[in-house]
Amino acid sequence: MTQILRTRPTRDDWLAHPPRATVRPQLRPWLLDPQSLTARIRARCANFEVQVIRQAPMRPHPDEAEVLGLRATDRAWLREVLLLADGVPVVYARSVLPRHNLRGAWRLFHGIGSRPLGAALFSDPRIVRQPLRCTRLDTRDARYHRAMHLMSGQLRLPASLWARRSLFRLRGRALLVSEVFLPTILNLAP
Ligand SMILES: C=C(O[C@@H]1C=C(C(=O)O)C=C[C@H]1O)C(=O)O
Repeated sequence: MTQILRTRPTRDDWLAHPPRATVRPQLRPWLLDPQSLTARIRARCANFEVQVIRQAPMRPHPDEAEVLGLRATDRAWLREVLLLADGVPVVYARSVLPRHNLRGAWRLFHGIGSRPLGAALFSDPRIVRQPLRCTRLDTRDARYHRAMHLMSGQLRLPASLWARRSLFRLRGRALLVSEVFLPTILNLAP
């Protein structure tokens, strides 16, 4: 019998609060801080960089499509980046924008280049961040494998990585930003 692997995580695996038992105390502030992650990292290193891995129309992961109200076959604009603190990758981030939202002020998404998306998101008072959710990604999730691929030869990853995500809304149009914390984030002050 073909075992159908459940796509991990589903919407209900993204938690409002990281469980105390399984999240290292030093990681909790990173998972919970509702302010800009860019600003938080910048305050803890001398040189912050955004390394753009990919920015292209792609089919989102099923749980991303679900939270964006997209059909499984819909394509959206995907931006994948690594956030580097003093040259060391500390976060793998994915931002997904439904193509029909790529109008009006979300046009910023197109031309942002290697400038941090967060700088634009947190400077526009019209953009509202919805509550953060977090989950633990493991080998059952493609995003874990993507992070492993991006870090291959640079960094050995643990069996699971904590990630957080939230929607940013502008005039009702949503952008989904997900941030996967690499173990190197713990080298920065909490
Ligand atoms: C949402 C933010 O933007 C950060 C920068 C990103 C980018 O440049 O693509 C993506 C995710 C974030 O970690 C933030 O700074 O909080």
